[in-house]
Amino acid sequence: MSMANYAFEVSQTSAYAPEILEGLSSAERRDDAASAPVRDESDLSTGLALEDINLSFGGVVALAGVDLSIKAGEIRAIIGPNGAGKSSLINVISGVYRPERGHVVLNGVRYAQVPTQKLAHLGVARTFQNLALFKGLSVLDNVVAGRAHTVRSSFAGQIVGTPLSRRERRDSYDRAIQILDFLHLGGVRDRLAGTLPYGLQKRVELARALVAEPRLLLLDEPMAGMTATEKSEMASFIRAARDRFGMTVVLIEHDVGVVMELSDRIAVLDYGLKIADATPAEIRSDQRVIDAYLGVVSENEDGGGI
Ligand SMILES: Nc1ncnc2c1ncn2[C@@H]1O[C@H](COP(=O)(O)OP(=O)(O)OP(=O)(O)O)[C@@H](O)[C@H]1O
Repeated sequence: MSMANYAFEVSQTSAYAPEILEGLSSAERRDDAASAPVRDESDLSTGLALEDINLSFGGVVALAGVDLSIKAGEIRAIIGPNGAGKSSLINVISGVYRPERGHVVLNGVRYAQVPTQKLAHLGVARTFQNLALFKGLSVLDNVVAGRAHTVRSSFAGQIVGTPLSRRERRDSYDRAIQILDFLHLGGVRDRLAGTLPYGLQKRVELARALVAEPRLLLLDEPMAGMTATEKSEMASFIRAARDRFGMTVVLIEHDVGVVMELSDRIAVLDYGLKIADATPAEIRSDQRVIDAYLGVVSENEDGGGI
């Protein structure tokens, strides 16, 4: 992975700052103009909304009329069987895919396609299913890379070492060290990322997303491949991060036990349809969900059970 397509751009931009729209193409501006920022109370409490999202690949329907409303500061899990549309949903939220129909409402702005190159400036950070660290760089440098978007000094200024570039560099390292300490990674910050055990590398990815100070954190299977202990630690860190920093969290996770413990609400997808959207306790006793997913998972020794 190169720095150029590095996706953990970050932002401290205000949700309603006019500069959000800076640099958008005229088509994007038109789309945004058709959906001017919403300012009523209910919308301010909504961290993210999906409206009637439809997406297909050839004849395969990935998402069929999915609506979702996620409050600011909420931890929302998306679960469902393989192929249910979970990754497609995250990719729509992060602008990788443009839905055929429907909109994503982020920071009170309605998008036909979220401008993925502007994600950081929209306050969105994400992690990926597969590890995407710079394995030959130190843990600290990996995390500092998550602040690339905050740099205002010019390339030349960074080479010469202007006061602004030096201050930005110091701020980035200070912030990265704080986040590493927060995630109990301070002791490994000088290690090469690729030499860490898998579970710790996943935590470094979380650190790199958090250092961006996102308002919306998208986590695509943050505990995949972890031991039960590592999963439980990771869940605690995700919750602690939400409690400390107050961001909205959307995560895909197959381990239903962890999801039940961690989430405020859970949305369940099945063949691209949202078949439930409720609290963990309600999901646990929803017959449709049990039939489509939980019954299968509880019989699957890898699935975590319920
Ligand atoms: N790029 C693509 N090209 C073609 N089909 C795709 C593509 N991405 C997803 N699909 C199809 O869309 C449907 C939803 O896939 P998606 O990856 O979103 O499901 P998922 O719930 O994330 O599955 P998993 O749990 O296995 O990761 C599946 O039928 C899948 O085969």
